[in-house]
Amino acid sequence: MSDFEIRTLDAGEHRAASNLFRETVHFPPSDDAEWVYAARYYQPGGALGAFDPELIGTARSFDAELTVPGGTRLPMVGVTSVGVRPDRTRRGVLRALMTTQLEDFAARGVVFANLLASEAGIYGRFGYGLATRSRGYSVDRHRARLRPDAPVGGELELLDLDRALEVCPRVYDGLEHRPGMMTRPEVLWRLYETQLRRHAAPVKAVVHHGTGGPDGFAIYHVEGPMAHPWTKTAEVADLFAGSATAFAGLWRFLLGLDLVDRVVAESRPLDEPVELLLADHRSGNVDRIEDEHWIRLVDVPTALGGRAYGHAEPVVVEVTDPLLPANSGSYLVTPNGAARTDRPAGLRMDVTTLAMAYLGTWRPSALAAAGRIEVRDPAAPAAADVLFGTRTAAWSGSHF
Ligand SMILES: CC(=O)SCCNC(=O)CCNC(=O)[C@H](O)C(C)(C)COP(=O)(O)OP(=O)(O)OC[C@H]1O[C@@H](n2cnc3c(N)ncnc32)[C@H](O)[C@@H]1OP(=O)(O)O
Repeated sequence: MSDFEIRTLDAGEHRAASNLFRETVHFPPSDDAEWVYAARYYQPGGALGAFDPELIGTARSFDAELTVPGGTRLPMVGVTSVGVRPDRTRRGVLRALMTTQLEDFAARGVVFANLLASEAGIYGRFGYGLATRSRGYSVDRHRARLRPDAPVGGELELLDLDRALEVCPRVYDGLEHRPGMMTRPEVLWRLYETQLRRHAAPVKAVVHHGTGGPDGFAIYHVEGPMAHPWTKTAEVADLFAGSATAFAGLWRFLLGLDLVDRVVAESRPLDEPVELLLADHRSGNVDRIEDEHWIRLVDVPTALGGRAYGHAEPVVVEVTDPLLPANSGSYLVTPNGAARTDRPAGLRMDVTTLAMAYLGTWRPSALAAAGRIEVRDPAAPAAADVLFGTRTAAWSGSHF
């Protein structure tokens, strides 16, 4: 390791850290107008810097809660804005930042760390496993018609961006969260505000009001020329629905926007049934399937003990975690919960692989077939598939 020091940044250093991170991902620095919003995206005390003595690397985190299978919300941190100056890479700066973060998270009682990875090869070595996936979906608006039996009801209200930033966070907080969804702290909404204000086209929100009050919203903007041939695309930045009526109502609204050819919704849940609403399901298309959140089980006993499980024979899972060795050991996973055990293991895996199975995204039998889980008991993979399986696909929908 070279000579450098890692320490927490004070607020006066956040802009330099932001500029450094943006340089590492080949973005220009924020201008003064954008920094007014972007500065508020830094949680006080949540940014680290590496110095040699200049600032050469940075990583940031903010506090939130993650919904696990069964609906419990447990403490998590979102890890973001990780970058090392291009002339100081591959000398251990990221490793030092990651290690410092993880030790701090463990000491603070954080259960999960989540991130979105710029490259798939970076974070597995630090115990982060790909735990949610998403799909990009688009609909040809001219061809699309909702089926006559698509749910109808409620009222829609159109908001401009300022009002949306007041209303949508409250609606989001009131919705039931599927596994993988996180609470959205103020700092995260500030990030979205920064991103949404960059669009030249007006950003709008439509809120669905059901019988019990607001139960869904979509935030969107329409991009395309203001002249012939008016080829315009509605890009959906956010869409959450707490009922079938809200879901159908929001899509009915989007597909009814005049002068729009395509409605594009990126990073949607894999099991979101948009095509089932359409009379001709080929008017919609899955454009891509992508990585979404990588999660790190910082506190394995609390994470395993905090989620619900399916009904199958119990399985003993042995976990190895070289970076946070307190997590290493065997856990008895049953339909009623999970706890440490000294019984012999049926499955052995590292903490990265456990993260991939934890929210139900990857079946243990598939991970075993790929060589990522060592099988000691031949009956264990099938039982673990049921224990770790979830009714809905894990998905976050919150990106940072
Ligand atoms: C959550 C987010 O913010 S995602 C954004 C991440 N940032 C970027 O992609 C910006 C551009 N890249 C960078 O800034 C840097 O190259 C980083 C942050 C990815 C890596 O920083 P470095 O200081 O070079 O990493 P460091 O030297 O500590 O390497 C640690 C390990 O990761 C490996 N590694 C580093 N970068 C990569 C990579 N891009 N792909 C695969 N492996 C990598 C190293 O080989 C090393 O492996 P080892 O432990 O087996 O020896």
